[in-house]
Amino acid sequence: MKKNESQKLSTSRQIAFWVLAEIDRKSIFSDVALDNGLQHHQPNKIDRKLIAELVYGCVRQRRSLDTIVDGLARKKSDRQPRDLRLILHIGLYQLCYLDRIPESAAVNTTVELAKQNNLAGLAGFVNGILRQYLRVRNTPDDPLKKAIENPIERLGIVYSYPNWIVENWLEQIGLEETEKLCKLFNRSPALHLRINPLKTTIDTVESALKERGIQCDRSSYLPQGLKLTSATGEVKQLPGFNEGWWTIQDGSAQLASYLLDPQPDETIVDACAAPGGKTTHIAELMGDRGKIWAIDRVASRLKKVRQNIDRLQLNSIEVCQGDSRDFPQLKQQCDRVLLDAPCSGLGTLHRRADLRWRQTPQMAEELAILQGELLEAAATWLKPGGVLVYATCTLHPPENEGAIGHFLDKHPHWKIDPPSPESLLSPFVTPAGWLEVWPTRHHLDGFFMVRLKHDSTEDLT
Ligand SMILES: C[S@@+](CC[C@H](N)C(=O)[O-])C[C@H]1O[C@@H](n2cnc3c(N)ncnc32)[C@H](O)[C@@H]1O
Repeated sequence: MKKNESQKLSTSRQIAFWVLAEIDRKSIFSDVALDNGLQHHQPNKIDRKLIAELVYGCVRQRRSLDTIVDGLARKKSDRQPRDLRLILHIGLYQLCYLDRIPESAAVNTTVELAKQNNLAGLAGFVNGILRQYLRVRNTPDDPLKKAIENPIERLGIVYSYPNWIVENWLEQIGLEETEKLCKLFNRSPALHLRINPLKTTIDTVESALKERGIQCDRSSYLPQGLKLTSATGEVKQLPGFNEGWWTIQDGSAQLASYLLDPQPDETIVDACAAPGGKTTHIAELMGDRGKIWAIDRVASRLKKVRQNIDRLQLNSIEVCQGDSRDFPQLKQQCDRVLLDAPCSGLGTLHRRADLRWRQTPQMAEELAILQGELLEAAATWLKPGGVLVYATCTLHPPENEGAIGHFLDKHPHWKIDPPSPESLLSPFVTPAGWLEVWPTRHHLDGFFMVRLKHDSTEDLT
């Protein structure tokens, strides 16, 4: 490797190390730490890509990387000095998951990294572990290839997930599909656009993107959905951003507003609205006629709703900060309510590298309680015959069919109202009448959604 190449590679690795150390010490979100690191160090475009890959990769593959260290070193990974553990992760990640980096470059720059960060005395140890890994890689002595009988443990170690998440999927979709899902959530997701028909047409956006050399495909499910299939650069620089031609929104999130089926001149509440992806979609589907109340508990997140409303130039949305469990003034005021509930996000693990480590079964249990309380409150807001859509971006039954089942048991006049077989939603409808989106089947984020209707004018909850 030439000297300047070695300097460049070690600089990007040094920034990646700083970011990983920030995440480790301060427990901040990996995307926030990465943004801070990039802002502070201002690396060039190529280095940025490598830094992001190393940061997100090391965070995501933490369990697998620790397993390698545990298998090769005398001391377990969690008993190594913290910085050393991160440096080993950076080196092993390149050897394990990045084809385009020569092995010698990965080893040498990692050894350098140890020296640059007060671990010169352990540089020989770093060199030894990485070279030992190269010797055992893909042999029966490879710590990631050792036979593990328990499928939960095996998938958790090989694909780097906590056991409880793997176990939850195994129970729902079996071994083969769970393995596919584990692989899929370790890859970067595609970017989807939702076209705003009040401002433009899907043909216009498609042509403008292609003129810029950006490839895209029409969604197989959504009339206003485009999937970008080539590199985009900065999203705000894409044609039509300032003009409000489109919104970044995954296809499965777009489905929720179709399930709600809002009509012009209705009164709608979006009970958990920020950052406003679905609120603005609802306004577009209503031709921006009627009234939509966009409620959210978090003021800073509501700023994003306002920015989206301004950019898309919508007039029918009223933003409101508050806890949706506490709006008695909305009693029987609404034609439709969307409750896109806070959830464990297990359907979007490919979007957030650290999410799999942040969620715990206890947190998911607490979320299920909050979801139940939000459902109870939202149901009181509907006029007789009104429609309630409950949605989450998780693949975790206690927060989905569990929450709904509990609500329906308590309120026998509420029923599931499945979409008609002709609807664009029909590929996602389950025999029980709710909708499930599985990334392995539909190539969209994982989602759960259900439409509920009240079958009587008495006892509205
Ligand atoms: C899944 S996100 C909503 C995403 C949004 N619907 C969209 O499509 O852009 C859940 C939201 O619920 C909000 N939230 C959590 N608890 C709440 C509560 N008790 N009342 C109102 N909003 C709440 C969170 O701040 C978060 O913005």
